[in-house]
Amino acid sequence: MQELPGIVITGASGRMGQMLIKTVSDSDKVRLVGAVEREGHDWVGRDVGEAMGGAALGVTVTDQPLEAFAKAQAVIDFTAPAATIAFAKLAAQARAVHVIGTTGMTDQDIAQLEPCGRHAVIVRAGNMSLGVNLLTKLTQQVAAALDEDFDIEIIEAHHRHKVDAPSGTALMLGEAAAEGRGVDLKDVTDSGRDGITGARKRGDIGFTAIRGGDIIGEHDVMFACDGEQIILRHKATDRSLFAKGALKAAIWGQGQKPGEYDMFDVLGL
Ligand SMILES: NC(=O)C1=CN([C@@H]2O[C@H](COP(=O)(O)OP(=O)(O)OC[C@H]3O[C@@H](n4cnc5c(N)ncnc54)[C@H](OP(=O)(O)O)[C@@H]3O)[C@@H](O)[C@H]2O)C=CC1
Ligand SMILES: O=C(O)C1=N[C@H](C(=O)O)C[C@H](O)C1
Repeated sequence: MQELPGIVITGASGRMGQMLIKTVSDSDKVRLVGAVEREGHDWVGRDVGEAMGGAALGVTVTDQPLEAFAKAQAVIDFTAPAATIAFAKLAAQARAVHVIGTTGMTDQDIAQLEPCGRHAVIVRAGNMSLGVNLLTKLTQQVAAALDEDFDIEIIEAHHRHKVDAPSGTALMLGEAAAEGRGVDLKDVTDSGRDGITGARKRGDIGFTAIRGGDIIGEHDVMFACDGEQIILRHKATDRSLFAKGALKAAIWGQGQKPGEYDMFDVLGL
């Protein structure tokens, strides 16, 4: 009988790291084979289940990612841009599927993934949920159907710990809206309004970020014209939906050709 794909989780102690450890260890389609934390982290050397305050899972947290990746078929990585770039090189070396949920990556960061994608499968998305990926497709369609009489505004809300803005999801939605309109998002982005900003420029795509409490992730795409507004909305109420999407991507990636993919590929959207 063939062994189930082995999965390593990076950033194991993080909000998403812990959710991923739980989702992977509860699954009957994959095996948890590794948990990575940075050097000096107090979880290193401990059983990851016990470090999370539960039963032992038989996996010791390590600060040696390459050793862990070499034993795995996939790495699920929701950490920080610098860590993700380093992990991408190691996952490519180990020929493991690299599922990247990390947001806040610059164009230069993303360019560094390209050589890694020549050796291994990378699946990267600012949001791994089915709902948001569907919303992204709908955003593109609505933007394509409406003209610039409709101002597009993207409003996102997240918990107080989030470090990047606009969120990865907001940027995905903005890219989709720009694509629907046939423009480059970089030419029409309007974010961080403050002070005497001047009137809104026709055709711009605006971004607003709210940060507070324990909000998991909420995104509105508003199309506003004189006399009416259309609002497309997604609300995440449980982080497990991101973890389930990431797990689906890790399984989907097995047997795919090396390259860079996204959740549209995984979900067939
Ligand atoms: N695509 C999607 O569907 C989703 C994406 N995200 C994204 O995932 C990322 C993580 O979010 P969240 O879990 O809330 O953040 P947390 O801050 O809770 O977790 C991040 C984890 O990564 C670890 N980490 C950071 N740098 C390194 C490193 N160099 N080596 C090893 N570990 C490292 C942190 O360790 P330490 O504490 O020591 O710094 C921490 O354990 C964010 O970019 C977020 O936007 C979140 C949800 C869904
Ligand atoms: O940091 C988070 O929490 C989230 N980040 C992702 C993003 O930047 O869009 C996805 C989700 O909204 C939660």
